[in-house]
Amino acid sequence: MIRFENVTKRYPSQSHPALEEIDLNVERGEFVFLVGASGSGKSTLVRLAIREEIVTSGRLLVGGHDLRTMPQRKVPQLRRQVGTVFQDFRLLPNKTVQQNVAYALQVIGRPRRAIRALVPETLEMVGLADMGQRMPHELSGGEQQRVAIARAFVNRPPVLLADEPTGNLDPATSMEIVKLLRRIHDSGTTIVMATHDNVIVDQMRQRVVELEDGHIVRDELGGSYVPKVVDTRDRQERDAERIEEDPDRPAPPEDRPLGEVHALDDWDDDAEDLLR
Ligand SMILES: Nc1ncnc2c1ncn2[C@@H]1O[C@H](COP(=O)(O)OP(=O)(O)OP(=O)(O)O)[C@@H](O)[C@H]1O
Repeated sequence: MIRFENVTKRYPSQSHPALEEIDLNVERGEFVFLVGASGSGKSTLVRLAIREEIVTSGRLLVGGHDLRTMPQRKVPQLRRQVGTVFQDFRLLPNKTVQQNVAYALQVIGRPRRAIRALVPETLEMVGLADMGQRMPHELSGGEQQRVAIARAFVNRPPVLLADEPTGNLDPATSMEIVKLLRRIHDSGTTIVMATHDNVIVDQMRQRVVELEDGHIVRDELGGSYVPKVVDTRDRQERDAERIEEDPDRPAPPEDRPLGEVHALDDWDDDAEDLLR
């Protein structure tokens, strides 16, 4: 569905590439979280996939179409297939909820009859059936994001890309938004979501692709926000290394379970004090 083959993206003003030699294949029907520190390249990856930016080298295929060679006149067709949701909602402020959602269909020339059916159906799906006549400024952040999701999904695109869709929302509202995305995913839509929200990633247990300085450093099915460190060495070996690193550091009183995050590094001196 989305395939990056050895893709590098270099912005003209930057000495380092924003993405370098990326190989990534997102299959139809997957739900993928993109995680990584600020500046690691998540938004760039999303922007490349909707041809807001063009790859510098390598090949990027979306729905079988090569975005590097795609003529500009074909880009609107691509964007019909790929719905997008952003952190800042991007609603049209002078249009009602209903008009915002309908507009997405009008610009692609859908007939009025289809618009009249799809808009209320989609607003109902996102839980805003009663709010069609409101203006965006009369809605909470979570409601605005629901409108943005309705607008992105009203055309039933096979792919939805969400770039930090919960970045401006409180934790409870964020979880509601992700539940909504999961319902959309359950209907067969492929979803790629860039996020900094560790709680959401840890709860959802989907594929996690982690970027660091423009490289993929982790691609894990059923992953969590931070990688699990599976330490296969025995206790003696681990202690020997720790003592070598810092001979004055006291040994931990008990063994630590394998698979714990930062299993070797999270020993802290305050905890030691408490145990005395
Ligand atoms: N339009 C641009 N022109 C020049 N450099 C850019 C542009 N957009 C992003 N960059 C640079 O590319 C790198 C990757 O940025 P990107 O926005 O993709 O990261 P990100 O992981 O999405 O960050 P955040 O989590 O803060 O949104 C950064 O070094 C950034 O400064």
